[in-house]
Amino acid sequence: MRVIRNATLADGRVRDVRIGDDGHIDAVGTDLAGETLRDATGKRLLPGMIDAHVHFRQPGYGHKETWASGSRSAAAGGVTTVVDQPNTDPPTVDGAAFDEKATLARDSLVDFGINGGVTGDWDPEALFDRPLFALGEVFLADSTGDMGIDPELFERAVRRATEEEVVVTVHAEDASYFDESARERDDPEAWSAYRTAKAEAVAVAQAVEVGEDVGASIHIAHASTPEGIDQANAAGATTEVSPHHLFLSREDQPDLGTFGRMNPPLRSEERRLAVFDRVADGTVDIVATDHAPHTREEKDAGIWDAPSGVPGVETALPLLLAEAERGRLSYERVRDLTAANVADIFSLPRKGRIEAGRDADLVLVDPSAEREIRASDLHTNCDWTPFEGMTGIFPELSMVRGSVVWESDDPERGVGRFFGEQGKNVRDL
Ligand SMILES: NC(=O)N[C@@H](CC(=O)O)C(=O)O
Ligand SMILES: [Zn+2]
Ligand SMILES: [Zn+2]
Repeated sequence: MRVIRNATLADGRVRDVRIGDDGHIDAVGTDLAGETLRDATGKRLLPGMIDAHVHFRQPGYGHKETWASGSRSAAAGGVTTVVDQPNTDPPTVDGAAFDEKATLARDSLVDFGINGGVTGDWDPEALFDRPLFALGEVFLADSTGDMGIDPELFERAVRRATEEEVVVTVHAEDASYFDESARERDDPEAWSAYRTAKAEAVAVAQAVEVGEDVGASIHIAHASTPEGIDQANAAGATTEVSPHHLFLSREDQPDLGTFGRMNPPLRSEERRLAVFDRVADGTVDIVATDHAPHTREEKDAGIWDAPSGVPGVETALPLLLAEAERGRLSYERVRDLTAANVADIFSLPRKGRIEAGRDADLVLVDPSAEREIRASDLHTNCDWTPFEGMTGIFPELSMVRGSVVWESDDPERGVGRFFGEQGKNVRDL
């Protein structure tokens, strides 16, 4: 059995981690017998990030991203499990669409979950007959793919999912609270002025009220305001924040233009700081990337015409680790936000922690190897990033169920190699 020696875990303990031939963590201890895979002295070892919110764009939009390219980007960013959203073409709202996506997901280098979706033509019988990860994002307003549904269908879907004991993840914006007067503007902040913070707060309140009535597990996707987070938290719903709402604000819009357009939109610097505080103090449950690639050509349009969404799967953990190195987040908080809490919320008992018996989904980082984020170094098909020029701590090595899937030979440039078996559907493990 192979041993990663002398690694510093998220809680500061220095331990050997022995990996069983079956891909599980065999033991965490000191002076463990076994063949040394890595001497990890001075390095941090974390559970692989479980990214509960990605758009890998297949079927239907393979020109933006594919399961192969998106999952390589994930592996190089320390993400060892991804969860794909239903706004593909066809949308993942029936059995055939799920099966089509499950076939395409065989290209994934990392483990994955496939969410079911809801539209007027959804087929819950067939959908809940598949190994769904969760139901969602259920769109309370249109976003990419125009899958917005009305409150009556939302309640029916929440009831159905709850019968199946499936978590419902919600895209919480209420279009009746968008500021239509912003349509006269065409400056970069027009999109943030249009999709108001109030629209999020109202939609969160609606979603968690249905959740409480039904006794559902409601998870608020990409929460972007302190108001929305606090409302969800007060109602016992779980919350997710995306890196762009943690590290970017309306103040970056003049530089980003449409490359900073996403739903929900960037918020004020004041709200960004308030959201960051809630991530740091544990009010927010998880960080997920909402990796939503669009091509440069598609984004080269006016603020009202460009598609919404930004990539993030490869840069999320590096950005968070740089904050931990600066002491603004604890390493334990990063572990909980990106792995342990995700495993708890979505019932993944084999993943999310470095403990004997769990999958050996591991990420090894050298805390001193912080470097600049450059789109040219990233492995997604999306050839731009809104985080260009910021800095992050990228993984030296990522492992999925004991198989090394990524090794960075050159930490400076992120040049490395991908290996390993294909990822598996976590609901089939
Ligand atoms: N977030 C976005 O702005 N876009 C996402 C869809 C979504 O998460 O709403 C996409 O798939 O492009
Ligand atoms: Zn969304
Ligand atoms: Zn999304």
